[in-house]
Amino acid sequence: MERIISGTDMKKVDEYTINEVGIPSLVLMERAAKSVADLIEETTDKNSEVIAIAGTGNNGADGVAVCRMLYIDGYNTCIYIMGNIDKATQEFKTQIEIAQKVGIEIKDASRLTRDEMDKKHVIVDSIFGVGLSRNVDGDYKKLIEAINQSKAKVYAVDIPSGLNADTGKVMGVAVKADYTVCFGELKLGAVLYPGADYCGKLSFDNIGFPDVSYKKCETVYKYHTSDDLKLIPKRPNYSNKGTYGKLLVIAGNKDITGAAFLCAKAAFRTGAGLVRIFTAKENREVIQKLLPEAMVNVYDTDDFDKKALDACIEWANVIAIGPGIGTGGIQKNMVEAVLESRKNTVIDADGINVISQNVKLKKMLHKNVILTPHLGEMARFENKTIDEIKDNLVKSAFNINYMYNANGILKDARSVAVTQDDIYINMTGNSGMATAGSGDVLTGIVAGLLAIGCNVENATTLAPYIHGIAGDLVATKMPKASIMATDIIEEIKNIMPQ
Ligand SMILES: NC(=O)C1=CN([C@@H]2O[C@H](COP(=O)(O)OP(=O)(O)OC[C@H]3O[C@@H](n4cnc5c(N)ncnc54)[C@H](O)[C@@H]3O)[C@@H](O)[C@H]2O)[C@@H](O)CC1
Ligand SMILES: Nc1ncnc2c1ncn2[C@@H]1O[C@H](COP(=O)(O)OP(=O)(O)O)[C@@H](O)[C@H]1O
Ligand SMILES: [K+]
Repeated sequence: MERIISGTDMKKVDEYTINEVGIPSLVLMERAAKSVADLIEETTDKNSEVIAIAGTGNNGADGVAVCRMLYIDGYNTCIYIMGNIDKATQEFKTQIEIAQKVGIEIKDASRLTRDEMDKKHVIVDSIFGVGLSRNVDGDYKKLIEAINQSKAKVYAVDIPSGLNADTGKVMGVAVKADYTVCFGELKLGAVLYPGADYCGKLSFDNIGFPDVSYKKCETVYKYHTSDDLKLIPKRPNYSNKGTYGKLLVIAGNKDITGAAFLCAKAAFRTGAGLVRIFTAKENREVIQKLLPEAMVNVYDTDDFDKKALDACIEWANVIAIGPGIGTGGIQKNMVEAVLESRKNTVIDADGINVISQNVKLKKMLHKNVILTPHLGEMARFENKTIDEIKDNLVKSAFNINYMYNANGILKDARSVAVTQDDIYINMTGNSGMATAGSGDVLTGIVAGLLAIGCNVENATTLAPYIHGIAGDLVATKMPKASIMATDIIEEIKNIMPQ
């Protein structure tokens, strides 16, 4: 697990470290600059001409220090200052004095032309960091546009200039970097879209902030790394299929067959011991052919037998409900019966749509429920527009827990998983996963994790991580355009622990 911090919180970490812990600002800066200088040395040859384009805040001070380090190591460097040096931070003035004494040429960035930039190989973007406080316009805007048109390789210091470090929004215009090194932790604004698209290869360097400095943060976001796969429960030798859960998948209706199959198969590949599918009678034959491992119970849409459903719910210890079920009266009764059971439950797609239309069902949500809406479903659930959800991705996901005491995975290019303890941002996956049925596979993974004994919190945060790695593994074998949901399922077996 690693942390992700908003720009606003990172400023608090900075302040606490400098003022309370007592690590001097220039010491942190030296390490920050060193990590960018090292990256440039690793990824360019020594004949490269490097320029730092520096604002007059501490981000600019970092950039000046990067240039000085490269100069000392034999690079041909030059510093271009953007802004009024009289209003510069003390650290910036200090870094400029040092650079001057070392012998580096210092120029005015407002005169820097595209032609001149093209002659350079590397641009160190240090115009704005987490201190960006308003939209970028005027000469700053022109400068950033010129950087984006130039042929030079761009290294962003802390965050590409112009990105909102809290939200990932582009504040008018933003630098398109080839590399970004965040200081402390990954910045939320570098991880969320559209910001993520501006960062190029993204990395972070702690630069010496102690853990104690993070206690002032309002929210510490997290993301999973491969180490966290150890949270998946081990399979004891002395076990049988009952040990790995009795999963009831309520999916599909008389017009939709695939959803139940995809969800159930993904759950099997994740390790579920027993899977029973409850679906419309029209689906029985095809599901039995596609997935003979699953048990199948069916209902008649025109003559719904609630007792059969109740028996299935009684049998199960984990339930996944929603993919392709439809949103009529029968479906409302199904969701209600499932919620009444208070068992570990994943609710997706139409299951969420049914709840969105029904205040009583919303009130029945509980702490063992994991909702997995995509943006459209979340918009209906919160009675907002998709744009409103997109603009407040993290907050919308957070509301699933805050308002309804449930867990949630708000699915997007960066899915946000929320439990009562944590907010995880998923860093795996790719655009090839934007394909029909991909969400049904995720539902199956969540349910499978619950079935094998993951607690609700770990299932909520690990499922999008595993789903994304599966998608990334598929992408190593075929173009993203060709990826189908069934391909994603087949990679789950390459991720699960032996
Ligand atoms: N000692 C520290 O405090 C450390 C700071 N660090 C660096 O410092 C950065 C933060 O420094 P600052 O807080 O000085 O802020 P920045 O350097 O990010 O930017 C602030 C400056 O930009 C101006 N500004 C903001 N929005 C503008 C706009 N739209 N148009 C024109 N000017 C605008 C402000 O008036 C101010 O002069 C971090 O991102 C990081 O790179 C790191 O070196 C780590 C240690
Ligand atoms: N650009 C992307 N990058 C990473 N993951 C993506 C991207 N687009 C979609 N996904 C993932 O694919 C899944 C799509 O789910 P969903 O929209 O419910 O599909 P469906 O309803 O067709 O099953 C989600 O888990 C989402 O996070
Ligand atoms: K920057």
